[in-house]
Amino acid sequence: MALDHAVPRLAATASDLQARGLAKRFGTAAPVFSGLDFSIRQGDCVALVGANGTGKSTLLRCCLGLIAPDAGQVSLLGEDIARIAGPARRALRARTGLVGQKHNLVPRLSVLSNVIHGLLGQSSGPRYWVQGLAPEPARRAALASLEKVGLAHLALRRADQLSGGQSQRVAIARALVGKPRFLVADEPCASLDPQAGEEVMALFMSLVKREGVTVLFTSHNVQHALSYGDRILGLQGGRIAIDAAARDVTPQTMAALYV
Ligand SMILES: Nc1ncnc2c1ncn2[C@@H]1O[C@H](COP(=O)(O)OP(=O)(O)OP(=O)(O)O)[C@@H](O)[C@H]1O
Repeated sequence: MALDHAVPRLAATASDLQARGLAKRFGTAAPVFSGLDFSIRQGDCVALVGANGTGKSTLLRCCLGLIAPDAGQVSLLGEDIARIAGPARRALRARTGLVGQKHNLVPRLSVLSNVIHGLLGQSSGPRYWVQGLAPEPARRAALASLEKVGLAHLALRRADQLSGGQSQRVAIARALVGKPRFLVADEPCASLDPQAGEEVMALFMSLVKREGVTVLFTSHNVQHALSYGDRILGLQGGRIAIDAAARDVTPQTMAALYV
């Protein structure tokens, strides 16, 4: 596509994520977004906000290389994600993590096995599918990760016997067990009641801050975005309407994204 050639090559940078000229459409529908430029510095916690359907999840997936943009480039942890493959791609995956709207645990397996799955990006093979086969260091790491989210006592419980809040904590433990440097969270509290959502968000943010993980998260909760994000990226009409420090963004500016 002509647009692709118009995008300048990405410069070497201290940013963990750089997006230049990103565009995406599905089929013949209008583009979800186009010409998106932004970068995220190491250790930043960025809230991606915007109305339903503005393309937040699509953008997150482009940033992680899960879907290809139609135009533009993404550099993630210094790698051009369109150009790396094989072991280099697996190594990059191992340094990144994803917490989704749905926790996507394997229901019939134990909590501990599900957390061990977070190490699959680093070490593949059936030994990492169930806790009984997993190497001892993997079991120890998974248990330590469960301790951080306060659920070590549920390590042997089946995942389908957890509450929604507990499941999301397990998903966070799974995302953190491999000690990622860059984490994407797509509405991590979407399915939780306000109280559980607040607890999970506070826990998640305290863990990522403590471990120095760079985070890009989406939320429909304006208060969460403003209080947990260092920076706000706001999408509207396929463009970036806000790219500013959270302290400089007023609730009124945020509200204008949803009109
Ligand atoms: N795989 C797909 N095929 C076709 N259209 C898609 C696909 N994924 C997303 N879309 C469309 O792209 C647009 C953006 O969707 P996306 O899920 O990225 O928005 P969002 O901002 O994350 O929405 P929400 O806040 O409701 O979760 C929507 O119009 C959606 O229907």
